[in-house]
Amino acid sequence: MTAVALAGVTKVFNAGRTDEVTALATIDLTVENGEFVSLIGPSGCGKSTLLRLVADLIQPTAGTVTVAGKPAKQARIDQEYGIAFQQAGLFDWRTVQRNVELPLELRGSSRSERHDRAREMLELVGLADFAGHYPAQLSGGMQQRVAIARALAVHPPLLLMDEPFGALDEMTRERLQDELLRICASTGTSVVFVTHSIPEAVYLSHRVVVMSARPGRITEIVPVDLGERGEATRQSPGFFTGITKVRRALRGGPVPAEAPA
Ligand SMILES: Nc1ncnc2c1ncn2[C@@H]1O[C@H](COP(=O)(O)OP(=O)(O)OP(=O)(O)O)[C@@H](O)[C@H]1O
Repeated sequence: MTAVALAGVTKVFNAGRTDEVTALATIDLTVENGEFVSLIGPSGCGKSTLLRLVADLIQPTAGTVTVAGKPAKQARIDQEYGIAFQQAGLFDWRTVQRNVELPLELRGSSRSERHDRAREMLELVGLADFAGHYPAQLSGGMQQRVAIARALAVHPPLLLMDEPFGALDEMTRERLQDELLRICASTGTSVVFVTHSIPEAVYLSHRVVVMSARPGRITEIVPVDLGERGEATRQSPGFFTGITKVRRALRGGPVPAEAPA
């Protein structure tokens, strides 16, 4: 079974109005179970729109979105995925522990199950000692780790991440990249990851999906075969080759139309 399948997906915003935008045009993309796929492309090419379609936060104008073998809506109801966005999106008035418990509350899990699962997730992201803290007492990187713990709390087979590390300094970012890969490897989670960073996409992914602006299309899919990642990977020739391939693919796409003001 595939984790995500988009077939002939088109998304038009404000259809029929003067401000009509075709954000995505005939997207076909499959993400296999356990696969890490990044989306990269110029600003406005529809990366977030694609992710929101998979999450069933918006619906396609045409085409189908299947998640874990089900229509996107059913997958949302069944909590088949977790979401982590650039803004950690934590609730300030809830402790770290209770933030991570939230999706379990929505699922109706018992108090003890919620507690134990949240603890397990906080251990996983190295924040067990901060369970009783409030988000404002944590650094940006720690908040992002809480958001990842929350996204993983229901043990979803799929994570949807929209520039989750975009606001972090380079060192923290690299550390969290490694942590994310470790978590995915240990849990078998598939990931669809939006980023603006070519090195980040190459480092994390099995495949990098390169998109063109407007209407957003997939221009190339670059496979990355770097084996197990580690500090040496970032210095390796294969890593730089991957970066060059993605950069070329980004340059090679059609010239983006002028964005309306
Ligand atoms: N709710 C909406 N209503 C109207 N237009 C929208 C809406 N959401 C997105 N768009 C438009 O769809 C296009 C794609 O937007 P999207 O946010 O998916 O791009 P992106 O690739 O994620 O951009 P960025 O890299 O800047 O985050 C843009 O032209 C955007 O203005």
